[in-house]
Formats: sequence, C-alpha cells, structure tokens
Amino acid sequence: MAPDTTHHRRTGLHRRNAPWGASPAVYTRALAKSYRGVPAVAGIDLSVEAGELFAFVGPNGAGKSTTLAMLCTLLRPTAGQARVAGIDVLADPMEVRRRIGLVLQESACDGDLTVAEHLRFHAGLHGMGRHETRRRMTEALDLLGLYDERDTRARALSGGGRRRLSIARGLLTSPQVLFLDEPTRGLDPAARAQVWEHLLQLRRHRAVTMFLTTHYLEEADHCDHVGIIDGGRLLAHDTPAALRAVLGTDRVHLRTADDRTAAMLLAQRMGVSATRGPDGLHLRLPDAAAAIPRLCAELRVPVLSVEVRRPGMDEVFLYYTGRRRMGHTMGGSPA
Ligand SMILES: Nc1ncnc2c1ncn2[C@@H]1O[C@H](COP(=O)(O)OP(=O)(O)OP(=O)(O)O)[C@@H](O)[C@H]1O
Repeated sequence: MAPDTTHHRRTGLHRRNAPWGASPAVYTRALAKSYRGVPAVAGIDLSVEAGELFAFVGPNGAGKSTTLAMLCTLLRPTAGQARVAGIDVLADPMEVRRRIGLVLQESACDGDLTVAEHLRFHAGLHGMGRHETRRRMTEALDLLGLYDERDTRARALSGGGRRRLSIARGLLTSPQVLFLDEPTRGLDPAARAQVWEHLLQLRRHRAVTMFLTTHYLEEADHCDHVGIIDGGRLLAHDTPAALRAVLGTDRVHLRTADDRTAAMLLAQRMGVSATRGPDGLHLRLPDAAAAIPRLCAELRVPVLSVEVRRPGMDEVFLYYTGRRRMGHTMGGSPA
C-alpha cells in the first residue's frame, strides 16, 4: 500500500538537498577500536555523502555495531579520526549528538504510552516547545505511516509498527544523520517491506543522511552506497551496481527447439559462445535483459524459455568476505 503523503504536502517541510554544504555526512580516517589489544575495527576510511542512504553489511562480529557506536559517540575510538555532520566525534561529542538520530535494535518503547505520548515524551526530553513538538510529531508520524495510529498504545502495535515508532522517534529532532542499527532485524517479510517503504520515502522527502547496518543483503540494493566490512576492515565500498559488476556478467539459460543451431547462430551473429547441456544452452551476457530481444530475433529457431540470473548481493558479499577468509588481497577479478 502506498504511504499517504497528504501531510507531507500540507506541512511542506520536506527537502531533498542537504542544508549543511558539501562536507561528507560521515567521514573517517584510520578509525579503529580495540578491546584489550584485539582489534574490533581495524582502521576504516569511509566517506558517506550528505543525503545518501548508506548500508554497512558484514557477517557477525565484523565490526558494524562498533563502528556505528563510535560514530554516535557511544564508544571512544582507540585510534583514528571521525567526523559526523562535519563535527569531530572526539573534539565535540555533544554537538555530534545534537546533529544525529539513533535507532537501536532494541529501542525501549513504553508499551503503556500511546504513539503520540511516546513522541511527546521524547520531544520533552529534548526541551522542545509545544508548537515545535506538534509540528515535528506530525511530520515524523506522517513519514513513518503512523499518523492514523497516533492514539494506539505502543504495546498494541505490530513488531513493524514498533520499529517504525523507533524510527519516528529518531527523526523527531530533525537529525542531519540518522543511524539505524539493523532496523529490520527480526521482522517478517511484510513488515520489513513496510519499514523499507518508509525509509525510501524518507530518502525522497527529507534532507537526512541514513547510515544503517543490515544482515539482509538484498536490502543493500535499496541503498546509494554499500560498505562491506569483515574482520574490522572495509573490504569494499561502492554502489550496488558497481559491486555487482565485479562479479561480471549475467547468466542466461536458454531453451530452444534446436539448441545446436541456436548455439551456432549465437556464435556467428552475436559473437556469444554458449555451452550446450541436457537442459538447454548456458551463456553469459553483460546486460542480459537488454540483449534478450536481439538474441531472440537473431536466433531464427523457436525460443522455448529464457531465464536470466543477475549476480545477487549475497554473491557479492560472499565474494568479498570469502576472499578475505582465503587470505586474498583486493583488486583482482572473480574466479
Ligand atoms: N565490549 C566488548 N568487549 C570485547 N570485545 C568486543 C566488545 N564489543 C564487541 N567486541 C568484539 O568486537 C568485534 C566486532 O563486534 P561488533 O559487535 O562490532 O560486530 P557486528 O558486525 O556488529 O556483529 P553483529 O552483526 O553480530 O552485531 C567482535 O569480535 C566482538 O566480539
């Protein structure tokens, strides 16, 4: 169901462009954290532009939460530098806190309070006046699809609803950077899709940088950039498309009425070599979806079925983290 945008139009508060200039929303150099000499984060250089939706993905124990905690000033780095919304986390942690929102996995929601009471309480903690509280609450409720549930007690919300309430709370102070630690963890697919619908809506309508961690690799596909972390090191940082391109081509499985002739025509007319198997032809193409119409036209034998498989984010992830485990250095082509 498409989220209701009535209130967005009414409040007219939403802008896409970041208001604080061109400096990155998150910037780190050699950022590191060790526990008793054991590195949890081993020197990360990262830059996330203002207004981006950035996903940090990595296996358990990779260093995602530790990095996030350092950026949010909850943990003091052992070494290196980090600036958030232009402010150094070590030099002025209080100012960083004023500029960020934080949505933790286990956000405490007082079940007896209604959604609106919950947000009003938090606005009070931040010293917001009545008028400003009302304005920001309406905006946050609206953006997270909770406006119609404003009088529902938190305990009566679904798991996804409670997660959206946590995000609304994180947004209440109009942060420049919103950090979200696994915002969809433990939600069923429908609730996850709903949370994502609202996160993407936020990206469209608000000048907020979102920095999130996730275990669900397909979610990284929604993001502008993805960082893959493992063993406390950043193994890759790029757009989902660029990360996928490292794995090369799409795989195509073709069944025709005459595979032998089809394979010959593919080689002659398109310069594509196909492998013949008992189940049909297998070939690789750089952009299969775009090439299929021409391929069907050139073949001149009846095409019975075409199946295209793009490399998924899970393959990208396994490629990078698997290489690290096998002791490879970065930069080569996939096998
Ligand atoms: N307080 C601590 N004391 C000692 N070691 C810690 C502490 N917190 C984290 N670590 C270690 O630091 C490493 C990174 O942990 P971190 O929680 O950042 O990983 P993560 O990627 O967020 O993992 P997960 O996906 O499981 O939440 C792990 O090896 C973890 O055991």
